[in-house]
Amino acid sequence: IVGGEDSSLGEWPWQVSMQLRMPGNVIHHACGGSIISNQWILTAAHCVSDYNQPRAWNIYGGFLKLSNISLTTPKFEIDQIIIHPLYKVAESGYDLALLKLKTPISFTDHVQAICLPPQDNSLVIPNSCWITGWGYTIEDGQAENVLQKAEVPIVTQKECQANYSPEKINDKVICAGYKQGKVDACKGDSGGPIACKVDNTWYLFGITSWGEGCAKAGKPGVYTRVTAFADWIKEQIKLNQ
Ligand SMILES: COC(=O)Nc1ccc2c(c1)CCCCCCC[C@H](NC(=O)/C=C/c1cc(Cl)ccc1-n1cnnn1)c1nc-2c(Cl)[nH]1
Repeated sequence: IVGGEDSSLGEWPWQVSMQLRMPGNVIHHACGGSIISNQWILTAAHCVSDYNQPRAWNIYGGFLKLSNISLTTPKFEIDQIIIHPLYKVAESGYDLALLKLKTPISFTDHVQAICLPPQDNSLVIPNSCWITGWGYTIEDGQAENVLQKAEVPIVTQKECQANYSPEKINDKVICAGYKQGKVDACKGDSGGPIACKVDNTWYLFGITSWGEGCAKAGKPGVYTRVTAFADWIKEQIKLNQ
């Protein structure tokens, strides 16, 4: 996250760190994800498309600092990875994947699910929402130890199409960011949430997907629009219960 600040423990209890097991028994953070029920996590398809072996992933919830995670830390394990069938590359959309966990999560003060918005667009997206992650704080940087948060304004479809080529920006993505840039997601944040608070409830409106550079003026972040896939998500959960 560029232009954000440290979160506090338990502030974003649905945020998980998805870590890849590397040769030599090391793990390292690769993507964010959001807990949407006690057995399902929603992330970006591009995070798991090249590493689609469930046992390659260790998933950690309830943490503020990556330095508190090690090979002996209790983790969530993936039973099944479901990538949206129309996904090809992040810039072409459909950048979402469901992860079914081997065992249900027991929720705590620091580990909770975020609500899915209804598909019927009955919920109006607020003017600004929050992005979170352990990603780079500058484009050519490194992962951040403390989970970062930043508030970003939602950009209209029209404005976002003007920023990027129209075929990349359709009604299945949300753009967010300031005209002057400065605040944005960046490398290591993808798969994570853009969360919006409506009537005192947090909803997962977007999944961090791609952008042209980080925090550049006129280049907002592009997020998978979760409301466009709410029915698909519910269908998959019902089919794979
Ligand atoms: C300590 O451990 C680490 O540092 N790990 C670690 C740390 C970082 C990374 C890995 C491991 C690789 C993950 C591979 C799969 C994921 C590959 C793509 C992924 N993209 C993003 O996260 C965000 C993109 C993004 C999203 C928005 Cl909304 C706006 C601008 C964006 N950016 C444009 N340019 N940069 N960002 C990425 N993530 C990383 C890179 Cl490197 N690129």
